[in-house]
Amino acid sequence: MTNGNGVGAVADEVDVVVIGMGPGGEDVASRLARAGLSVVAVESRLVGGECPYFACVPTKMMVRATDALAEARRVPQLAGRADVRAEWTPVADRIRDEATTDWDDEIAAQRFERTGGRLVRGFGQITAPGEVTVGDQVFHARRGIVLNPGTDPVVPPIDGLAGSPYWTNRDAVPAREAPESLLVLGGGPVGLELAQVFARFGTAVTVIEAQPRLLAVAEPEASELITEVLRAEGIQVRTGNGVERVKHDDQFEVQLAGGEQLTAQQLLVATGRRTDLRALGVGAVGLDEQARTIPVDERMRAAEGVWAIGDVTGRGAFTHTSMYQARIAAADILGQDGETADYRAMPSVVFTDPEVATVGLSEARARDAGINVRTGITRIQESTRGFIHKVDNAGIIKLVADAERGVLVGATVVGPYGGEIVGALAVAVHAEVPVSSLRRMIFAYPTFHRAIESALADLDV
Ligand SMILES: Cc1cc2nc3c(=O)[nH]c(=O)nc-3n(C[C@H](O)[C@H](O)[C@H](O)COP(=O)(O)OP(=O)(O)OC[C@H]3O[C@@H](n4cnc5c(N)ncnc54)[C@H](O)[C@@H]3O)c2cc1C
Ligand SMILES: NC(=O)c1ccc[n+]([C@@H]2O[C@H](COP(=O)([O-])OP(=O)(O)OC[C@H]3O[C@@H](n4cnc5c(N)ncnc54)[C@H](O)[C@@H]3O)[C@@H](O)[C@H]2O)c1
Repeated sequence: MTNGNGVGAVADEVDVVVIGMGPGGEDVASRLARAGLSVVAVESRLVGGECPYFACVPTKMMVRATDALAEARRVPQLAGRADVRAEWTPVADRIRDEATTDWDDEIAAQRFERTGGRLVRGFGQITAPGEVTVGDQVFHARRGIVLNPGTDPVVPPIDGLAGSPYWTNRDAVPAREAPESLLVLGGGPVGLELAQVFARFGTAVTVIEAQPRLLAVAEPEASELITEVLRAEGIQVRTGNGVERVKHDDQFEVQLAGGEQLTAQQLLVATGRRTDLRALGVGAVGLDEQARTIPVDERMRAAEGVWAIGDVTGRGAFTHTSMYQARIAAADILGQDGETADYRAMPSVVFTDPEVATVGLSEARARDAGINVRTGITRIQESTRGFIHKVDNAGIIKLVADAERGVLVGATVVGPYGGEIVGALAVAVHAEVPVSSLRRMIFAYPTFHRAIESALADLDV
């Protein structure tokens, strides 16, 4: 038998091949295997994907450590004295031992294999409709192929950057020491979370963002607030600035477009993510290899016999998106009359301190969608709980409503526990709870989420 690459090999007949074992890939492969299908899951790096080894879990362990430091440093303003000396080693040890078991995926691999699925290590490529090739092995998928390839860090084509020993998240997470100084290229979620983490461990940090503001897709009020907080902590911020040139001898030298020169021991590239669709072979099933994402319908179907889930679908590069889509794709493959995707109440949390949490549409995106928009905003520090909290109580709650339908279509919470507070608003957006009904709710006193009541009062709906 010859596969689409012209390589002679005997093909294995299976029901489903899953390419990429990120959070969604592992979930869909396990669901299908448990349902009795013969499933081959192909993984070229680590079973579990980016999230447990280089992203969500270890970076939130870093954040947990920095939150402890930050709270201890607030003691003098609230409760006496605390002598705090930050040490990176416990954080690095915890990430190595507890989060990643030294970047070993054996536990995850066994967890999957216990479902009855077969794990194949290597890089999977679609070589013909219904056919996946991994090295010299060929698989024919009777029911379909699921793509969950995730993303790799984008390294911009800046003169001098390629070949220099820059970091991406995959280098920052395993770091055994916090650098003395760090230039962070990109003021998105990756850049800001790691900028604040290292700054709180004593690293001199500068964030360079090409767009006019940090977290460029967030509400402008949220960008402004987080920029103020980071600056107050001593983090340098340069916005609206491209990088012309990078040089590395014993340290990094970065030349900004405006002429400013910055130096640091280390440089972190956090300028977005991409997937190499050509290497994945999507052209073999009629998909655009040059595209940034794989468009899918509401059941995650990308082409005849092909489903795609996770970051590659471009519907929110979050673990919760990947796992949500996995459930829907699995039901569709199993022929169950399952749910269809509904992203109206997609939440996200940037785990800076204060957290920047959002659900649904921003004001700008709601206007672009032609919605008759009303907004309401309140400041957390003006709430009773903000007053009690006193130190580092900066925050906002901003609501975006559809005036015609009288419901919220989006919300942003910046503040302590912002990611938890936004949960209440996610329910409101998801269930389309009328604003009039939200106004009749009882909000516990004196919680942070009680400030939602003030934001509702500011809303002209
Ligand atoms: C620093 C950082 C922090 C983050 N923090 C959060 C957070 O707090 N919360 C959150 O929700 N999200 C967070 N994210 C995003 C989150 O990591 C991703 O959305 C999540 O991992 C889901 O990705 P995925 O399922 O698309 O695939 P991934 O997790 O990227 O996994 C894809 C897998 O496919 C494999 N693969 C790719 N191509 C092939 C191939 N051809 N053959 C075989 N295997 C292949 C890869 O090796 C990889 O293991 C963070 C991201 C970063 C970078
Ligand atoms: N807590 C979370 O949920 C979390 C945390 C981290 C990452 N993520 C996910 O991972 C994805 C990737 O995050 P990210 O921060 O790498 O990407 P991003 O695309 O969100 O942000 C990258 C930023 O870099 C800027 N940039 C691009 N090129 C630049 C250049 N040459 N110089 C200066 N700035 C430049 C962009 O303008 C942008 O603001 C996000 O979309 C997010 O969904 C989620």
